[in-house]
Amino acid sequence: MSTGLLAADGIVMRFGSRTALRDVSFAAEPGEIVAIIGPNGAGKTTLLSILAGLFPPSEGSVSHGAREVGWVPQQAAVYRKLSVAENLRLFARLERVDDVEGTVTRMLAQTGLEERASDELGALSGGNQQRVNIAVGLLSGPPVLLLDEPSSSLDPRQREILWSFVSGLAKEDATTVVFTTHNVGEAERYADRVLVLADGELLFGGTPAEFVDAVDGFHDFEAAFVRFLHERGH
Ligand SMILES: Nc1ncnc2c1ncn2[C@@H]1O[C@H](COP(=O)(O)OP(=O)(O)OP(=O)(O)O)[C@@H](O)[C@H]1O
Repeated sequence: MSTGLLAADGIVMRFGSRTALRDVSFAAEPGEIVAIIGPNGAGKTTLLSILAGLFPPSEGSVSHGAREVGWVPQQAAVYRKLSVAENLRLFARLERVDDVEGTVTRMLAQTGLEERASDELGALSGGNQQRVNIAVGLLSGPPVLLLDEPSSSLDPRQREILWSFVSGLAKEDATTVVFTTHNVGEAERYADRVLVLADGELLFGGTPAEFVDAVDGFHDFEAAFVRFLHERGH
């Protein structure tokens, strides 16, 4: 199996006459958590979708095949009327994992949802539902996990729980995690590296501290982010 080392090289994406990504390259180490931030329409979801192998880029390449990444879309495909375990079992079969029951048991333990296994998914809190969505993304044991705005519908406490779970995956299993967010504070707090995209262009890639250093006179990450984009005409 390949490692969590993830690389994108010279990604260009065109939709008709519109260019959604312009020559985007970056690499992430195993176990690194990477946040993609940027204004609406920047190309965040498009980049994540290409990393997930949902469609090929117009130009450029990514290091992983679709079967080596776990994908957690904004609108998860789970079934609210099925139980937690039934959802996991269904997706494990669809993913054709070798040992369905063993995998379901392992995912319930990993997500801390053993006691909720028989509960209808729709009865769970937003945070726990999001854990199930992530568990589905992790069923095949991928070295890379991609999350599209994973916390957008969660309250602050549920967010904390989600991020402690995701951080654990990165630290303990060396899973490389890439997520998009509009919550730049979350990027600062939980990401080892941030990628700033605007109008399809990668304007910055580095640690949150390096980002703040790159914007003169701003020590607050969110203020630096707004200033950084403003200076570049976004
Ligand atoms: N399937 C598509 N067909 C045509 N244009 C598309 C398609 N998908 C995305 N685009 C365009 O590509 C650009 C980038 O869109 P994308 O959804 O990746 O941005 P985003 O940064 O995720 O935005 P948001 O923060 O609003 O979710 C936008 O101009 C969008 O309209």
